[in-house]
Amino acid sequence: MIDTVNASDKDKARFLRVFAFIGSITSFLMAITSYQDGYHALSYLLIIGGFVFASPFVIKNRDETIAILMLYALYSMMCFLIVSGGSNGTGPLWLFIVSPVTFFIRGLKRGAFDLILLAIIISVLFYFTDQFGYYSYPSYYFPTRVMLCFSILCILAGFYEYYRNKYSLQLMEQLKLNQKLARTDAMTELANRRYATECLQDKRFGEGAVFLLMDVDNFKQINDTYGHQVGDEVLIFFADVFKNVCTEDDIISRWGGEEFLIVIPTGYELRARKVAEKIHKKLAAKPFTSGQHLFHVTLSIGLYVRVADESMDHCLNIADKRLYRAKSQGKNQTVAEVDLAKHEPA
Ligand SMILES: Nc1nc2c(ncn2[C@@H]2O[C@H](COP(=O)(O)OP(=O)(O)OP(=O)(O)O)[C@@H](O)[C@H]2O)c(=O)[nH]1
Repeated sequence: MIDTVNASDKDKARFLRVFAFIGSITSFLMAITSYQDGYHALSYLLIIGGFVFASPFVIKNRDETIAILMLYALYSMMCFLIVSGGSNGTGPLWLFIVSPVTFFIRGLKRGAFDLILLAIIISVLFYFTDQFGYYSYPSYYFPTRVMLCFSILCILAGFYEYYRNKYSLQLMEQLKLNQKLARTDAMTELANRRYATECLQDKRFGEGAVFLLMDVDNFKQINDTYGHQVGDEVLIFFADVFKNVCTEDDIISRWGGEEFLIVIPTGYELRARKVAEKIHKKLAAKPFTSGQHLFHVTLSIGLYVRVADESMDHCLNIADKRLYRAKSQGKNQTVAEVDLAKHEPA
C-alpha cells in the first residue's frame, strides 16, 4: 500500500546538495584569494576540497558515502588550516561550521564520536604547530579560546541534535498514527472507503482487476435478535475471515455499513474466484460465537472483472447489480456472470 510518511532521506539529499554547493563555491573562491595572497599549498588543497564538495552533482545514488567523504574532506581541511593558520591566521575560525554539519550527516552518536576524535587531533595540532613553529598564533590564548568555543558549540549542537531527533521521531510516530486512523475503519481495522478508493488509483488495479462487492445477509435480523453490540462483533468476524483468505496485495475494505469491498489486482482472476468460494466455505464451516451465542452468518457477493480502462464507478455499479442478483437469487452466493436479460456488459 502507498506510504507517504518517510521523506527524511530526501531532506538529507537536499541538505547534502546545499552543503556541496556552498562548500565547493567557498573552497574555489578561497583558493583564488589564498593563491593571490601567496598561500599556494593552501590554495591547492582548497581546489581539491572544492572538487570533493562538488562530487554530489556528478556522482548519483551514493549520497551516504559521498556525505561521509565530504565530512572527512572538511576535517582534513580543518587540520591543514590549524597547522598553516590559513589566510592571515583566520583558518581555525572555520572550525565552527564543523559540529552542525557533523551531527546532520553522522547522527548523534557517531557524530559525537567523530567530533571528540577531531577535537583531540586539533588540540594536538595546535600544540605541535606552536612547538615546531609551522604557524605562530599571537598567543596561546587564541588556540585555547578557539578550542573552548568549539567544545561549547559541539555540546550545544549535540543537544540540538538530540532534541531534534527525539521530537522528529515523536512527530513521525504521530503522523503514522494519524495516517493509520485516517485510512482505517476503527471497528474492523480494514481500509476505509476513502483509502480503498485512493489505493484503487494504483495501476495494479487496472484492466483485469477483480471487484468483489459483499453484503452481509440478514444483518438487520442479527441486530434485532442479538443487539447492535453482537452485530458489530459479527462485522469484525467477517473482517477476520477476509484477512484470512486474502493476501497483502489485495485491497480489503469496509465499504460502508454491512458492505465490504475486496479488490484483487490484475492477473489474479482465478484466485479472485477462489477467494469468493473460500469465503463462503469458511463461513459455512466456522460459526460465529460471542458469549453463549453461536450461529452461522453468510454474505452475498457481486464479482466483476474490470475491462480495459472502465471507470471505478462503472465497475462498482456492475458489481452492485450482481450483488443484488445474488441477494434476489437466495443470498449466500456469488454472482459473477453477465445478466444477459439486462444487457449487462461482460
Ligand atoms: N451493528 C451494526 N449494524 C449496522 C452497522 N452499519 C449498518 N448496520 C445495520 O445493518 C442493517 C442493514 O439492514 P438491511 O439493509 O435491511 O439489510 P439486511 O438485513 O442485511 O438484509 P439483506 O441485505 O437483504 O440480507 C441495518 O439494520 C443497519 O442498522 C454497524 O456498523 N453496526
